[in-house]
Amino acid sequence: MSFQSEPAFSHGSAPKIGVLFCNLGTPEAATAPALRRYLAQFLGDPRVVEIPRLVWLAILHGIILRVRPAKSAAKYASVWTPEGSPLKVWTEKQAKLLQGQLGQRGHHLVVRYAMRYGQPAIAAQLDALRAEGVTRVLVLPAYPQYSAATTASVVDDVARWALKTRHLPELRFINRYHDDPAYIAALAESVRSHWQREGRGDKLLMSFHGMPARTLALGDPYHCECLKTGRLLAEALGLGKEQYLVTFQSRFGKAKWLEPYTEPSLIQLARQGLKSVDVICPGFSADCLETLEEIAQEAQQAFKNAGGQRFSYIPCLNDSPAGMRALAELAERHLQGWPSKTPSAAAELQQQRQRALDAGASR
Ligand SMILES: C=CC1=C(C)c2cc3[nH]c(cc4nc(cc5[nH]c(cc1n2)c(C)c5CCC(=O)O)C(CCC(=O)O)=C4C)c(C)c3C=C
Ligand SMILES: [Fe+2]
Ligand SMILES: [Fe+2]
Repeated sequence: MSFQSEPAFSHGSAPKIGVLFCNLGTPEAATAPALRRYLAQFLGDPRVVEIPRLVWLAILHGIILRVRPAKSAAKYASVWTPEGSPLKVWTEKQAKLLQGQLGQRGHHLVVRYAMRYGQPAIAAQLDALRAEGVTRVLVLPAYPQYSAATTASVVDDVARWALKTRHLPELRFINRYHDDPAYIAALAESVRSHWQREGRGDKLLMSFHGMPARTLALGDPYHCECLKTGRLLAEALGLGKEQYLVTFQSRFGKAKWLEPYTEPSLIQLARQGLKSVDVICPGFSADCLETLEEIAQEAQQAFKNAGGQRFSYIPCLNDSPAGMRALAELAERHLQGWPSKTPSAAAELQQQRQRALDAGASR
């Protein structure tokens, strides 16, 4: 046995920090085989479908994975870009911009992105960070609202990697930022600038991804956090109760999901005489199948078929400066106590603080 070679990361120098930005994941191609692989992993996660394991695996492999991949592939094809799936394109871009934003704030760290399902996998990115000498990792899920199906599943995956790893980095997890002032301000700014460009509808519909209704009874905070985001966004925009509505989309399976459902609500509103609606999906940090196809295409069509005249979809925060600022501020807050500022930036900060103190003292 030799003790000569350097271990995977050094022990002597200052701890190197990594930020792992984790999103849901998306198929590699808009084809039935790619969808089958993706859906098998996603829907096989016990955090996502919480029914007895053997029963569910029989239904999943016996029925769903025979029918759904082709249907979903056709939907993905309608939003696919030359660079690939929108979710992947945005997530990759967001990680690059986050690296830039944190760098500008003087932080010396590495930002990588990972997907809970598909590629690049969380374990592979954690290995890559370790290989780069990272000894402290901040896990930042792309989900503002906590749910067991999304946020906790990211934690599960990191924990699975940790079980197989000898020399662990220090780990921190961000659980939620549904009421973070910078996130709410970014959403409000996005709505206001959309209104300025496209005109303003008679109602603002805020559509969040759904969950089975029983997860609320089981104690999942997701529903409450969506409602709070909705209320705070409405307050920031000065909207009264009649001027906005929070709904839940993407129902999957026959069970009751969180209500009110997005598309039936739009149909009902159109039948009641609503002509013009703006729709935003505040729970998605990036546009993806669920926003571009299900909302901007399908729900729009349903609203218009029911008598609605104008349906204006407000894009997700994506790479917007305000959205990226919110993520950078969030990361920065959770990095406290992990010195990541370069010496010059730290000195500059110290000088700024001193100047502020001096200014205060001379007043
Ligand atoms: C933002 C939060 C999300 C929650 C909560 C969530 C729960 C959840 N989803 C399914 C089933 C499907 N979701 C699918 C796509 C999808 N879901 C989210 C986010 C949440 N899901 C995103 C961002 C996406 C889009 C991915 C992309 O590639 O663009 C799909 C796949 C598409 C399809 O075949 O319809 C399924 C299936 C369940 C069962 C669930 C339960 C809690
Ligand atoms: Fe989903
Ligand atoms: Fe959907």
